[in-house]
Amino acid sequence: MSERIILKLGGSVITDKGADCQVNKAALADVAAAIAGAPAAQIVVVHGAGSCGHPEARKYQLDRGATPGYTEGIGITHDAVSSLNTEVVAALRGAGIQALGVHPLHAGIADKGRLLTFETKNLETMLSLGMVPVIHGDVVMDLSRGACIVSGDQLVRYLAVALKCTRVGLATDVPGVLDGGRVVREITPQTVHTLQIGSSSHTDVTGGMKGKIDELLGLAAAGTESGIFSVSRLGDFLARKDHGGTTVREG
Ligand SMILES: Nc1ncnc2c1ncn2[C@@H]1O[C@H](COP(=O)(O)OP(=O)(O)OP(=O)(O)O)[C@@H](O)[C@H]1O
Ligand SMILES: C=C(C)CCOP(=O)(O)O
Repeated sequence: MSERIILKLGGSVITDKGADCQVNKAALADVAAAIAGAPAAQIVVVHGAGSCGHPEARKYQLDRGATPGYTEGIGITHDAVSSLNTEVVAALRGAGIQALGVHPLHAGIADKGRLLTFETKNLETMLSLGMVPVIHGDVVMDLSRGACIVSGDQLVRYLAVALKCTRVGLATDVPGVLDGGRVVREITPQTVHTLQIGSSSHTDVTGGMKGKIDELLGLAAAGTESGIFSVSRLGDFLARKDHGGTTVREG
């Protein structure tokens, strides 16, 4: 089987996180061109919500769940991030990639904010056909809380294991995890506590960089290392070159 890669596109890259659901089409076109020009591989794309979902999730407090009578935000938030998913899929198709949007609201079920199950047989079949599934952080129904927000980063952790991905990369708006302005080249469970890792500088209900590192350390404990790098280095990551960013590993 060819290499199987999971690539997360940060919401801060593909939207203007300071605005109301503003898609960064120029960034999406660059990402699509980089994927189209990459060496042959099976690729799963996961993307964040950025300004198309986080403001809605915050407004309706979906990080606290949902109760009867207070469910309006579920559809509104899902629709916002789904509209972004449509744009991502369109950009990839515009570069000749057979991309297909897959919505976690329909494929997954969570409990206390964590995914319990997520259907992957459909994803396996898409990959075997040479297609690129495009999945996103989403609202997911939650057995304890009614609903919750499952971040793209949580999906990366779950899917990288379930789909036995050989490489995992997160393209962001920063060159990697920074400490005193410099990129930290490696993070392990032993070193993470020495770093100042914050949330996002914009509205983000899923923990920003801190949430990302927590998920990736969980993935490393399951045996898969991952990279966080600037989207400008996406071509290097896909070509297996040094991406100049941070590697999260078990140590
Ligand atoms: N130590 C740090 N190093 C780098 N970035 C940091 C650090 N601490 C906090 N951040 C913030 O984390 C942001 C990246 O996290 P964010 O959740 O916004 O990324 P994203 O994955 O693009 O978004 P989304 O969750 O919408 O997909 C950076 O833009 C920066 O503001
Ligand atoms: C806010 C929603 C709908 C999903 C959040 O996913 P993330 O942007 O990857 O954290």
